[in-house]
Amino acid sequence: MTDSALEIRGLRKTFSRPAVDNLDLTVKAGELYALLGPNGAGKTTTLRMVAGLTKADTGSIRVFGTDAIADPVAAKRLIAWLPDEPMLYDKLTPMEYLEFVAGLWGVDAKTARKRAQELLEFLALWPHRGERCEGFSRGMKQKAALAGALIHEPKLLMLDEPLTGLDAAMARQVKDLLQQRVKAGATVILTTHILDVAERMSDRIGIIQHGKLLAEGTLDELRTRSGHGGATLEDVFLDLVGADVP
Ligand SMILES: Nc1ncnc2c1ncn2[C@@H]1O[C@H](COP(=O)(O)OP(=O)(O)OP(=O)(O)O)[C@@H](O)[C@H]1O
Repeated sequence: MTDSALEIRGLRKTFSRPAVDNLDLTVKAGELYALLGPNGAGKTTTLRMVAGLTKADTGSIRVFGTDAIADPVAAKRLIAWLPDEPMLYDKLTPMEYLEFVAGLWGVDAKTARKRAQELLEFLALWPHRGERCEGFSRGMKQKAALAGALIHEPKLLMLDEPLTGLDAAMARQVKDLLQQRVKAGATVILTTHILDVAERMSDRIGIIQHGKLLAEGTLDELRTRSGHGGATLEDVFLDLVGADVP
């Protein structure tokens, strides 16, 4: 048994220069972890390696104890990955899309329909269940893609900037859904540049810069570390990453 949802050790990925540089990161099971960092810090590359979409140069990745590099298929069954610009099959309705994705994961049709209805209701897409996604707004497409990522009930949800571009009502629906999943026992890792979101939603925060973990902990721990007693996360973040802020 392991109480870690994700354990990354010595992870490296170099493109023309190092994007992820000997990164160690542990996310506990059942927590909502916000991964922060300036543009180009290596957040997306890290999560793409966990999701098996980018090959690591060296290092190890364990998802609930499963070696994600040696056995990516087993790890992927435990993971949902929602990129910042998710792909949808536009010609399908959200209901058809969710049933299709559920089928890929081997979820039986009855369970798939039930889960699809719950997700679409939660995200206020149920009235649009019979409309093709091609006519959806960007935010509606993002929510449909999120529902698709959750249909196989993954234990670890990784979301790249899931709230960017959403209006207040849609952002609230997505935040509520993520918090509901955490309450139900899932683990959530999200990247965001919206520091208020990280401050309000996350159990712990990791700040990466130049592919390395710069600081990690609860907001209070980060405040202590940066020497700012009553500071906001923005103060702490700006202090830690210094001039590298976009
Ligand atoms: N496929 C790729 N080919 C070449 N370089 C890449 C590739 N993917 C990422 N990089 C580079 O790796 C570094 C880390 O990028 P990454 O997208 O992981 O950062 P990020 O922290 O997610 O940034 P942002 O907040 O802007 O999304 C950047 O310098 C980026 O240009």
